[in-house]
Amino acid sequence: MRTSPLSGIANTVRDWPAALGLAVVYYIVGEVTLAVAPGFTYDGTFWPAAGLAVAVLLVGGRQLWPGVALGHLALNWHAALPLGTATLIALGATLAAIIAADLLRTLCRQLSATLQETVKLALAIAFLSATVHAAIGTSALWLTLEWSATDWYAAWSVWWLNSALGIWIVTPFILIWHNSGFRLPRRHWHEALLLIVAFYLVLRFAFDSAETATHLAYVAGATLPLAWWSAYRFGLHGAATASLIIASCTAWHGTHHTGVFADYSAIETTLMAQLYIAFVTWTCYLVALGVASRHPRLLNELLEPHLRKPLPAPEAPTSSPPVWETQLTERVFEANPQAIIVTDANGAIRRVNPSFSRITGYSAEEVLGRNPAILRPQVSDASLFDKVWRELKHDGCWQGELALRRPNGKIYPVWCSLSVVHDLQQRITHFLAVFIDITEEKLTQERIYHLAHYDVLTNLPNRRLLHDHLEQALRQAKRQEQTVALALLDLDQFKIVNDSLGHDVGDNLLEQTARRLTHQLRRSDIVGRWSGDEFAIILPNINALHGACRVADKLLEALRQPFELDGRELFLSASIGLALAPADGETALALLQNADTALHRAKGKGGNDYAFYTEEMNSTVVEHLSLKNQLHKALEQEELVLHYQPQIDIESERIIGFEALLRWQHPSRGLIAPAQFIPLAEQTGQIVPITHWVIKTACQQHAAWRDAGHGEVRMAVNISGRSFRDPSLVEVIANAVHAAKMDAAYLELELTETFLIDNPEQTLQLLKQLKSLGVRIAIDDFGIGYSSLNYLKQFTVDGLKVDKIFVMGLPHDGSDSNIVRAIIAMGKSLQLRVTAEGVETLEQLAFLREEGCDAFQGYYFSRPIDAEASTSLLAQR
Ligand SMILES: Nc1nc2c(ncn2[C@@H]2O[C@@H]3COP(=O)(O)O[C@H]4[C@@H](O)[C@H](n5cnc6c(=O)[nH]c(N)nc65)O[C@@H]4COP(=O)(O)O[C@H]3[C@H]2O)c(=O)[nH]1
Repeated sequence: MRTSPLSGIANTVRDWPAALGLAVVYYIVGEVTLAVAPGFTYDGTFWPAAGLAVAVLLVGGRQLWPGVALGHLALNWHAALPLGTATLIALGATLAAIIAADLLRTLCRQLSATLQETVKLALAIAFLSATVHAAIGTSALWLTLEWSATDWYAAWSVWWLNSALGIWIVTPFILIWHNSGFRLPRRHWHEALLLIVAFYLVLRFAFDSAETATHLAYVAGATLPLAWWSAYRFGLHGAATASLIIASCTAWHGTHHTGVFADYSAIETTLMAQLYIAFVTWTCYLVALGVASRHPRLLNELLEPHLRKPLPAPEAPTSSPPVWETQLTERVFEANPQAIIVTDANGAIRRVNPSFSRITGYSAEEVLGRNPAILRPQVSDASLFDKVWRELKHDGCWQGELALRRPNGKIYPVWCSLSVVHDLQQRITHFLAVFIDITEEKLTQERIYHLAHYDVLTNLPNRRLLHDHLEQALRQAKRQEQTVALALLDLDQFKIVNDSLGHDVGDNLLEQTARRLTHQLRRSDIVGRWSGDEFAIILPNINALHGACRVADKLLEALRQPFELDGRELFLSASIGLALAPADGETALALLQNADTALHRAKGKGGNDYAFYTEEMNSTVVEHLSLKNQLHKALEQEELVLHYQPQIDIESERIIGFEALLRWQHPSRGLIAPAQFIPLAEQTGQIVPITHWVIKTACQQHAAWRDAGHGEVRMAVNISGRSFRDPSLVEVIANAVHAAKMDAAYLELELTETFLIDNPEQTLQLLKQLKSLGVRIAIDDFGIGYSSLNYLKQFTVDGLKVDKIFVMGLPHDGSDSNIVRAIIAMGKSLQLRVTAEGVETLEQLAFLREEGCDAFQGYYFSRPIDAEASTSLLAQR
């Protein structure tokens, strides 16, 4: 791309009025300065026109240089310098101004300097420019005035400082005020006015007196604080203005030999005044920068637009693009649904399209000339923006998500593409930002995430999210060596509620449960819906067993409170299984399995309780599982056997009967006690055929005793709850009694009291049928259930068996003694035969005898024995 001669001429013609204006202003400023400090030699303190020239070339462009040359030529002409000298000095001043403006602009842009670097650079450039100015100017005078080398050097050093101070004081003054539209950034006019008055009084006082030594202290003591105050309160504006006021005043008095610097020679006065000005200016800017560094944007906005102004394009396109192409580009820009920002190389916004205003809420007028930083939220991730800026400079483009802020303060997400535009010399000319508002997309994403990770009914984390949370909690616990507890909570009677009151009520119950659980937990705890009526609770950083117990207690208590469902009150309970990490497992899977095992244990205890997982418990469960699998073959393979425990009449001490007790003769594990497999058989339903086998075998054994001459002993058989509901039970008993040709009166069925009262109507019916067969009924484990006298009367039972847990405490435990005493008395009053189980000592027997118990069984007399041993025992008696 090259500049066409015509456009070059057009530019020059267009800039001439501005250049002439500059020449006039330059001339006036120069004349005023010369009037104040006549002559260029030792009297000049600082040369404001140098600073004016640099500032104007920076703001208006280098092409205005003829204004500097003309202005200075006019000054020299008026000073009656020879034309050659005048021209040389004017050219020196112009060259110095061009060098300073170009260097400031170019170096700052290329180095992308920080503010501190920019200030240092500006300082160096001011001295360099002053060197050129002073060198050419003093050399021209030296030739004309025939100075000695010493004179020339003295003139050079004053001129050099004079010009540098001019740039140093006046250039920032103009840039700062010009950029803020010659308005104070803060509306503190009263304070500004006060400052000006204070300045006037202090400066008059300091400079108008002849007592130099004393007033030097006043000058320093009064002007400096005033200058720093204005820099502190008004930032760069204050620093620039205070520097100019003090510099002008010092210059005036210096050249008129009044005030603090009056008592010295001309050169001394000038140098002292210059050093004083340099000191004041430097400290003022230090104060202003210190304040402004807390507001970096203020600085960027004030200084950078000028210092980093792009160079005019060196080459323009040889030919303009066709009109249709320009129109098309314009149309694409205007109609684009994405927001587009075009900034210049300094980051000042040059163009935006209509979509920009629609998306950001800012009109084009509000943002033109400003930095896109105004779109950023007040509190934004500075490191992200730094990263974006670095990548953009390195790769030339960047793409990603950013958060922006509307004028009303609302923050919104955008998807943004940034790119850098270069010219042929690879210099940055523009930045381009294209973005769209992705608020809707983000909301949709969040909705999808919510659906995938939260339970629709309770709005709690679902199984998937819980799993993630658990893994995260375990990782964190491992790092910080903490304990995590996992609780699985299951509602005890939920199925009944659901089946009887309907699914809507069930859903309502689950929602209320979710709310109650959430209210009981800390924010760091996580509760989620694991499955139907099961909730999982993750307690990160729990105080091991103690903390977990407290939480479990709280949760159970919360669920024990009545639920308001469909206008009625409902009482509910829950069971909780707890597993702790790392003790009970270090992975999510292991912990979940173990909490589930613990939950089953809690349920097994009858619900409304919690249980912990332990290794011991785990192995018990595993063993149960394997036994469960083998149990169904036990009957077929004739591995079940009956042992018999004698029952003794307390008075006569004779054997009056036997209790048939089941054992499993396991091929590898040996003899297994009923407590280990009967609950499993109940769960699987295998208890029904097992009970049939027990009844048949017990009756056959009774026939064997009878045949051996001991037919008058009773045979007691345990009937489990499940078997009691077996519709074929009566028939099976009748057949067994019949097959053994046994008198049914010798058969006694032991039923536990809890299932008798579960369904009293049905129980009554069944008991009647059994009684009609002639068998006897005894209530087993009496005392631990809820039998009432009323039931006992109705059920027409024949006997009670006192549970061994009460017998164990006899005779010393007061409460056990009282219970046993009461059971015996009750049995007597209802004319029931009372048998005590688990008698192990003579003392227990003596107590029972004393209280009038009818019979007993227990290790004191005999452990359960096999069939053969029982027959021998009977024979011995
Ligand atoms: N510590 C102690 N224990 C004593 C003493 N005297 C007897 N025992 C034990 O107490 C249990 C008495 O049986 P149970 O209360 O009906 O309790 C029985 C019964 O509920 C159930 N069971 C046993 N056989 C059958 C059966 O054929 N069918 C059903 N449904 N349940 C059975 O298993 C339970 C346990 O039976 P076993 O292990 O045989 O345990 C028996 C017996 O061995 C003593 O002095 N001290």
